[in-house]
Amino acid sequence: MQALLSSELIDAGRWIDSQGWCPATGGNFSARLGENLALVTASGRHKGRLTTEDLLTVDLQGNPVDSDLKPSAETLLHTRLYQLDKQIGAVLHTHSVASTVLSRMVTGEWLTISGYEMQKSLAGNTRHDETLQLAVFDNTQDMPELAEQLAMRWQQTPLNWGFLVSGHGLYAWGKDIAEARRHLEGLEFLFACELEMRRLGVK
Ligand SMILES: CSC[C@@H](O)[C@@H](O)C(=O)COP(=O)(O)O
Ligand SMILES: [Zn+2]
Repeated sequence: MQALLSSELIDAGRWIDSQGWCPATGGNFSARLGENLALVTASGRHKGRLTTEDLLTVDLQGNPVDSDLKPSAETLLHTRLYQLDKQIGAVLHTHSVASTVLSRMVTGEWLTISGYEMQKSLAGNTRHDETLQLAVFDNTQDMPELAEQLAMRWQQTPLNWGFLVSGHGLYAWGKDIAEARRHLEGLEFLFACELEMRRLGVK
């Protein structure tokens, strides 16, 4: 189980890097390992060139389990997501140009998306003409604080598919790594469209 998830995360990293969504050491990935544990990328590694030596197990408080590796600086966001929704099986965090720029253009706490066929790539959507809302959080280096903000927003309304951190990037998730990849790809496409629309002055 763990070996399969490791290889799927490594493969996801290669694909994400090939899209240009994890430059330098940006991004971090994880997969749930049962109820109270997750597999997460070690901090500071290039996410397009991961090996099994770059992954470690953490508990859902973000503490390493049987490992001397330093978990991702953003581990608490991953583990909080696993605590908030038992259905979440994988989380992929990326630093694309589109998510970084678009998140800085949002005024308020939500990005609104409507009118795109690609909305159907996001679980539960069967139409292009529904209005989707994606949460946007202010960036901070204080991960416990950001994890708390996430939990507070979740209490108002459970989030779906992902959220943006302003000027930072995207967190996308799914019931497994395959679904997290689909949500990530769909959201990145939607962001690129939104950015292009705004560049053309359509909105
Ligand atoms: C290139 S700096 C990016 C980091 O500050 C962070 O946002 C990030 O995504 C990667 O952190 P990491 O600790 O390697 O998981
Ligand atoms: Zn990041």
